[in-house]
Amino acid sequence: MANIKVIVAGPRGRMGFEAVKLVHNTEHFDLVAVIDRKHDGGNLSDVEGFQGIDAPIFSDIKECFSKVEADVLVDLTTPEVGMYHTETALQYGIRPVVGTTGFTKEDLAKLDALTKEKGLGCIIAPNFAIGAILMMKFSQMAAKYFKDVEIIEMHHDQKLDAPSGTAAKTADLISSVREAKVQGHPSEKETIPGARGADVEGMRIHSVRLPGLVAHQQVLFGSAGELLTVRHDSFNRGSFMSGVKLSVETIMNLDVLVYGLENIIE
Ligand SMILES: NC(=O)C1=CN([C@@H]2O[C@H](COP(=O)(O)OP(=O)(O)OC[C@H]3O[C@@H](n4cnc5c(N)ncnc54)[C@H](O)[C@@H]3O)[C@@H](O)[C@H]2O)C=CC1
Ligand SMILES: O=C(O)C1=N[C@H](C(=O)O)C[C@H](O)C1
Repeated sequence: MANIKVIVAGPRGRMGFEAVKLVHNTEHFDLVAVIDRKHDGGNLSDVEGFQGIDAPIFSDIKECFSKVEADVLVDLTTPEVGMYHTETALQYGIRPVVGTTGFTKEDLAKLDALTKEKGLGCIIAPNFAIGAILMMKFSQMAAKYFKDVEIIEMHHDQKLDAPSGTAAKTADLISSVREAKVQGHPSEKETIPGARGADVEGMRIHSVRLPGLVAHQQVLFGSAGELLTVRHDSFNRGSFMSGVKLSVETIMNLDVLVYGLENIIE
């Protein structure tokens, strides 16, 4: 079988850097281009940290897709550009694997329609780490029995979006098995706005941002006389790479939108 031709958007970012190395080091993947805001027209091998990794650099995604033959776009950029890149890839017949977070429900609905129209797969993965996917699934299982839930997500202080994509996805999975419930005291009042966190159907999400952290989440389930805590920690960005690899391989056989890797892991 032919190698899978991959474009990475956001190569100089924390995640993009790891993804470029993964694609470069995987025998059946070819890194055919990168999309970067800087170094337009240059080659990645001339950029500090990427010596020996040959790939043309484009700043304009449409120019890149017009000039370079590719199967998959791996997007690891920002909430502002992630949606534009994803839609553009589908328009050009390229399958998007999207790690970028911050997509709204409206964005997902739009992408669902576009993948159907184009007959192309698209993976939106709020978290590529296998442990995080299990943490979300275990939380969904627990929510059948515990209706009172608080999600605490903790990330490095350079993160742009809050709550994290993982926390939003966790709330989404829990909502699918739990009826909306107002938690806490019915008369509770915040004396400092935001003290009780974001409200998703009565569930609370708290976002912690601190230097030194990578990506961590705990989901707390309380009931009379007991507390269940489901927790996951990513200590480095290598933890996400097996999920990126699986996504690039799997998307070649998909023709629908997949939101969350729990839908493709066996
Ligand atoms: N799904 C997952 O498992 C994970 C997802 N993420 C998400 O991935 C995204 C990136 O995270 P980090 O690498 O930590 O951020 P980062 O800030 O280190 O990297 C983002 C990169 O995108 C680049 N960029 C911005 N606009 C661009 C454009 N128009 N064209 C090309 N490149 C552009 C920036 O120059 C930067 O290098 C975030 O949305 C984050 O939430 C992060 C870790 C794991
Ligand atoms: O920005 C990050 O770092 C991460 N973002 C993703 C999210 O928003 O959930 C995945 C992981 O938590 C790391």
